[in-house]
Amino acid sequence: MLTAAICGDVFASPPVDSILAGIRAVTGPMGCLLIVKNYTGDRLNFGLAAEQAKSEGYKVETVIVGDDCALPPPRGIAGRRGLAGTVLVHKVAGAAAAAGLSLLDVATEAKHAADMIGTMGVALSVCTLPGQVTSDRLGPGKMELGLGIHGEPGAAVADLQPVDVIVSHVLKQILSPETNYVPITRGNRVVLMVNGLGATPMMELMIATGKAVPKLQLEHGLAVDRMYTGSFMTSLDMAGFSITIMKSDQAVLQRLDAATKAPCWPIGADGNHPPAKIPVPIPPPALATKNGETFGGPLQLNQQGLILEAAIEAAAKAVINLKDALNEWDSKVGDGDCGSTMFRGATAVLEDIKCYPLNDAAETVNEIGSSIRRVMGGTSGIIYTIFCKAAYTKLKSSSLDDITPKKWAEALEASIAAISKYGGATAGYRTLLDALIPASEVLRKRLDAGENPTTAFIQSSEAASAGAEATKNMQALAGRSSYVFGELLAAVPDPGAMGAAAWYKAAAMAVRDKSLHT
Ligand SMILES: Nc1ncnc2c1ncn2[C@@H]1O[C@H](COP(=O)(O)OP(=O)(O)OP(=O)(O)O)[C@@H](O)[C@H]1O
Repeated sequence: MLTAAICGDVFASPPVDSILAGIRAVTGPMGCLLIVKNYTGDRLNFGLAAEQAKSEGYKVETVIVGDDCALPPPRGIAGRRGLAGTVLVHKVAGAAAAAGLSLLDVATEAKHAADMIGTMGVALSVCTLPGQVTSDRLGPGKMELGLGIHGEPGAAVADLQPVDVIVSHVLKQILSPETNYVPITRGNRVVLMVNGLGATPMMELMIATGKAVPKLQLEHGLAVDRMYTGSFMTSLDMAGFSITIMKSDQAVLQRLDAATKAPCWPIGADGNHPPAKIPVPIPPPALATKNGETFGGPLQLNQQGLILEAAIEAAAKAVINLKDALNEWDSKVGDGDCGSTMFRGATAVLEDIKCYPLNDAAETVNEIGSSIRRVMGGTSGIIYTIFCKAAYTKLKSSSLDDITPKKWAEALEASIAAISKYGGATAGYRTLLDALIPASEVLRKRLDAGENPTTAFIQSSEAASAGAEATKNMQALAGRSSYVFGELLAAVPDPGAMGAAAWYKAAAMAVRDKSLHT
């Protein structure tokens, strides 16, 4: 890649003497190629240094890079700014030089590479100049689109958007046929670089890359030959990223794949790569399939199916409504994500319910387990998956089409037993079992006493709520809370127990209301 980099003061172009010192230090008989990002100060200082060096007998060529695609075609003489795409020009030129090409040929390759590159950045924060107070130019919940790397304001300020939307916008802007900044059209091959601006973790950059690749393939019809993710050209501690697209061909790929010792060039960027293809979009798959057939749910719900549907919907909505409270409690006694985890499960259940075979309670419970297992994750995800599997097995053992209230009570007992068996917790451990166990005990007792099943369900839901509240006074013996000191747990309920009590109660109320009206 580069033999030397000439640094100026922060965000200022280096003075002529520094550049000259650099040229004198590294230039051999083959000469020296200066790769300069297009900023007026840099052009002038590097230009003068190049003239001075030539007059001293050095062979010097210069390539200016202006890859910015955020701004409309410039009105004046300043031209487009140089951004992270310059790193790809460094790589191409460095490999060409290492391959022994003449200075003129290296310069020609570098210039050609620069013409094939477009970049646009998005900033979520303003960077901090050393020794200065960070500007509050960017208000909360805002992002800057099309920034430069020297802290200058972006082309536009917008409300924060999901990464999907941002990546789509940036790609469209770079590949816009109106500005025609890069000569890339459908069917072309490209290289993608997602560049961190200084404060964005690798994981988040990878998310942006993960969004960009399929969009390039499916929406823009491009084959993505290489992708580079990392912090290649930063802007101090700025949060955000830029995306660079470069038109690629075999010659460019050969330069990009050539080995380099530059420490930040990604390991694994060289080596054998199978040729990239442009995938063809396929229609989205049917929601759920069973034995190869699409499962659309029954056309006509019977009485039990209607009640089951109402109970599931109410339970899922109760969990969704409790998301923030669950996260709040979990942030005090755990890692703060219990509400989000439960929310994911409940949202999937609500989405999938139209495909559940609601007239078959056992199969429906099994399908709920599948929805949960697919999306929820976390401790509560696996616990509810076990819950549904055990309940399904118990319900399935019934020979009757209609499941009796007693069978439901047995299914709940089986679920509790399975959770205890695999998770090791039981009553008093400060877990969701402290809601479910009292509920199950009351349900069994009331049914055995001949109580109306709906009333028994409601009474058991009150026991679930009381049990969940009582976790406020319990020491944690299971889960993440067991790492938290006793006094921090006091007065905060176990989020899992509160979540369980909430869906259980909502289901009971829905069963009561639906039974009254059908
Ligand atoms: N062994 C267990 N048995 C039954 N329930 C448990 C057990 N351990 C934890 N829980 C329940 O799980 C809830 C936390 O669920 P959550 O999905 O937030 O998991 P977590 O502990 O944050 O771990 P992670 O997010 O890493 O999976 C607790 O509030 C508790 O009710």
